[in-house]
Amino acid sequence: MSENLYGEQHRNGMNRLQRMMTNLNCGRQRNAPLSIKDFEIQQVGWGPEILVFHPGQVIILMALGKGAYGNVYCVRNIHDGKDYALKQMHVAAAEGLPQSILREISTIKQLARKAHPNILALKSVFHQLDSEKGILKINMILERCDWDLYTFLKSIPRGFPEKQCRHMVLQIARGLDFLHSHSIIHRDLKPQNILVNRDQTIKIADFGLSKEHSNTSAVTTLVVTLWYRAPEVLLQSFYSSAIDVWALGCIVSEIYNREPLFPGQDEATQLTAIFEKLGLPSIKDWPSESVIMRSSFPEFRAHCLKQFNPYLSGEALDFVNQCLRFDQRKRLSARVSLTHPYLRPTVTRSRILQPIHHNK
Ligand SMILES: Nc1ncnc2c1ncn2[C@@H]1O[C@H](COP(=O)(O)OP(=O)(O)OP(=O)(O)O)[C@@H](O)[C@H]1O
Ligand SMILES: [Mg+2]
Repeated sequence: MSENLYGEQHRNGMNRLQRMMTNLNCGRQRNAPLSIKDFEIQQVGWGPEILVFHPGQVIILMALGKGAYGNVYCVRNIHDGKDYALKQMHVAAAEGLPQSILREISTIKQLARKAHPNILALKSVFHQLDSEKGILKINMILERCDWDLYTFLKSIPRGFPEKQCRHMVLQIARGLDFLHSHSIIHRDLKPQNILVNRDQTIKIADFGLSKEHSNTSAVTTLVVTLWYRAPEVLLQSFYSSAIDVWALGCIVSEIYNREPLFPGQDEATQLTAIFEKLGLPSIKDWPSESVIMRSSFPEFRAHCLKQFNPYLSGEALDFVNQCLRFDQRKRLSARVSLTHPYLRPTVTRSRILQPIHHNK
């Protein structure tokens, strides 16, 4: 038994974490608080099987997905019989509660009060303490979706109808507009963080990197998965909610041809991957505060994106181009994107998505 696990420092750490969780939970529930005992683990779903030992029993959990701090499981509420997703994050007391977890819980709780059809709803959040192992398990009960967009795109046939593509994009744009109008930047929009249901509803998920923004934007710390990262972030310049619109442009292209538009290998090559296709931005557009010099890149010529993605329709192409303007002030805002001809015609829900067969 190490001093770290059972010493005073450890006890203090655990107490601090518990206090934080209690603060996060306060004022939330009108009914009795939920606990892990209110849920049973479902064996439906996909993903790796994980054996978990509870006192006196062994339960097989089916993971819906793997997160940075834990896993996401499919669970059933034993009272209402409904399925939910349980996102369980493990935190070592010695490390304290990571900023990303605090952000995720507080953002999603703030959003849950306002409820938007394209934002993943939080049903409950509670914690369990494993004092023996010095671990705090944070449990978020979320509405359960059928797939994430990454998995979905991998498994649908190529000729996915244009109308359904638009319907998906419209919902992502509506979700983004809702976030931005509440001063929240998602900061990690990518197919893995967009969830899809059989009834074609889309939910934006994973608020681990989300941030409240003010009008004065800050110089970036590292945000957004590489392939979807806006140039101002890569250039370590000032950023705004426009970084989510850049990611949206990349995602729309990917919906059409199932391939990432800018698959950089690392940070150094990500900007090159962008400039090779969109051309090197003008001197006038280059941010003056950027730590990377424009002269460090060759004079790349701009190409029409249709060259790299022949599946884009005319309106989709224009939409993507407007989301991928280098100068963030010239980029579409989420609000204005809703009036773009690509999304403007009322797209009605046409049919239930075809069942999808996953490769196990
Ligand atoms: N409500 C849900 N319904 C169905 N699947 C889900 C749900 N929430 C999450 N998942 C699945 O679990 C994965 C990880 O969840 P999430 O993105 O919230 O975790 P994360 O810790 O932020 O992961 P990362 O930081 O690595 O993106 C998602 O990409 C998705 O495949
Ligand atoms: Mg994620």
